[in-house]
Amino acid sequence: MNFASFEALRVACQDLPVGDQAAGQAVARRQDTLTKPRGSLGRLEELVAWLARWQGREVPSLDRVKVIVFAGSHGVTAQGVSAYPSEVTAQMVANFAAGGAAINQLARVAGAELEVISLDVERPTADFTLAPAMSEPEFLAAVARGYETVEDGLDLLCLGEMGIGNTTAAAAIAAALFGGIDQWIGRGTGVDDAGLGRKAAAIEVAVKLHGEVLHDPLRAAAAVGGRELAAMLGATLAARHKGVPVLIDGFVCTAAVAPLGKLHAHGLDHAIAAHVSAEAGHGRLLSAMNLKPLLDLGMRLGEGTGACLAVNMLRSALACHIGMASFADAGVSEKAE
Ligand SMILES: Cc1cc2ncn([C@H]3O[C@H](COP(=O)(O)O)[C@@H](O)[C@H]3O)c2cc1C
Ligand SMILES: O=C(O)c1cccnc1
Repeated sequence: MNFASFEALRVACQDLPVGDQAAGQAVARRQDTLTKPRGSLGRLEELVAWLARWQGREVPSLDRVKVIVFAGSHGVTAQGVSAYPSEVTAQMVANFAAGGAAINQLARVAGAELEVISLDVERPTADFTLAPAMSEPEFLAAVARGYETVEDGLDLLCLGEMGIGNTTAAAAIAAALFGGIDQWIGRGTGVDDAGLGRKAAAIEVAVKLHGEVLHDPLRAAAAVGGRELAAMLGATLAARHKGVPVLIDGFVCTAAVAPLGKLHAHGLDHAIAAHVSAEAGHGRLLSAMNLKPLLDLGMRLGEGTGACLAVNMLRSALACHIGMASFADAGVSEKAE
């Protein structure tokens, strides 16, 4: 998929399939026949209906679950916004390949295939306090790369990212889309108070410098985002078109997909927030986007780790739905009317 311009991408973000509502309703009807008080599995019941709707089948499956970790480097690291040096991004890509990162362990436990896509990690984006992070063609190429990585026939996609400095890019996108600055600033990898001040200062400068384009979610994502964030946006768009439900990870991932929610009121209906991270702005960003996280474990890592943990919960929800007996089959008496 190639997007020729911001406008072409905007059209693709506004013309979205609605999923198979009948499949979701069929799940809800079956849930009510199973041997439990109606609704007693709470959100697990909704999750199965959600899978059915977006996979487009009455009996959803979780056989092919994939985690894609997108990696990118950020010029804004020159402003001292991370507790770690930017070389860590490429070093972690090597660590993913060697199986040594947290996401390698969590993907294995979740029964998910892990793919790592490096988006020119040796070539950082421009420092967005001085110039747009990406030109229009660069941004669109990263979106297209993300789009292409989503294969047909996946049952679930977990988004992940690696990019030193990217909590600053994410905060800048949140500031552009939802206003304010300070409420989006957090400690990321663990910056001290001076580091927090440098993050806020960088975003203040960027908001002034790019002010004219920040009303447009896509131009904002190009001006102050990053390649791995653009790729996550592209992957989420592809998933919508290819019948693949999506688990969103932490703050960075949520900011990355926010433009789709801004461009279409139901643009993120096929995506669920797997967790709320400990990054200061994440809970607020989820509320602003009307997303209700599944887990709250105080995690603040990224890499798709929160998304991967939630796969286990989806598997549990689906096991109940598929494996439970109905009242009729099990000879269990129904609720007295
Ligand atoms: C060793 C290491 C592994 C990571 N895995 C994810 N991140 C996370 O931290 C980074 C964002 O935080 P900031 O904006 O403060 O740089 C991203 O790379 C994110 O994925 C990591 C960070 C480090 C240091
Ligand atoms: O919530 C996140 O996405 C996050 C938090 C801290 C560091 N990296 C990512």
